[in-house]
Amino acid sequence: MTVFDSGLEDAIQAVREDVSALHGELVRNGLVIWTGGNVSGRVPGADLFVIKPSGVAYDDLAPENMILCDLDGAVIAGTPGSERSPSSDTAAHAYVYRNMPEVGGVVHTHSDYATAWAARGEEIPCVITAMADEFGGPIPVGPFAIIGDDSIGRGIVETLSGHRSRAVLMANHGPFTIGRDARDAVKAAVMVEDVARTVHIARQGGPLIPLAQEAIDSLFTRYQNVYGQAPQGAIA
Ligand SMILES: O=C(CO)[C@@H](O)[C@H](O)COP(=O)(O)O
Repeated sequence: MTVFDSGLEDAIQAVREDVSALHGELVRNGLVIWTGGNVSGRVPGADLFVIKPSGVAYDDLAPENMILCDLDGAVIAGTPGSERSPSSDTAAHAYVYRNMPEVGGVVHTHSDYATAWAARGEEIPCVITAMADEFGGPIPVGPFAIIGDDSIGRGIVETLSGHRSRAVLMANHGPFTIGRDARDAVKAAVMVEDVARTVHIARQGGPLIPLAQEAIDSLFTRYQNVYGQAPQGAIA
């Protein structure tokens, strides 16, 4: 059995509990079906992250079967859950953690409307205040990338580096989101589906009215720095 010092063991356990519970939010918010989708969270202060096992029913996910990995995506042998294969997107999440140190959480879903935009390879234009608040502009499209190695991670990092958006629509695949921690990335996954649905519906009724860049900037700055109880500013 691999044992870390007690401070690190506590930090790993906290992330296991968090990541396990947050998978339930994907189900509650209708963002996934069957075993699709995944959430991971970085262990603060260590080159480690926690991710779900591949292809396991959401009802069976628990803190002790979350899988601890290093930032190359290798499973840490002798830790709880390490006997199972990690998520198919482990290398992608690892690539993001290695290359975006400000990111503490990564989420992937196949939520309906966001995936429909991804299937068209079409960015979601910024036409509602909620989108300016949360994403600071359009939701960009990333390249088509094969599943299983770090290709998806490279596409996420290339697309989101220097971009305000915490969501990318990977072409012909679906949304990937990043956040300060796993919960923040889950929030972005919920929000990207919400705006994807609203903007899709709006377009059925007629032409979209773009928001002026000045308005987008002002809305984004206010939401990131003033809204809520403890605003922390934009992550990028
Ligand atoms: O689309 C993909 C792979 O990118 C995933 O969402 C799978 O649908 C779920 O994979 P696991 O995380 O269970 O391996």
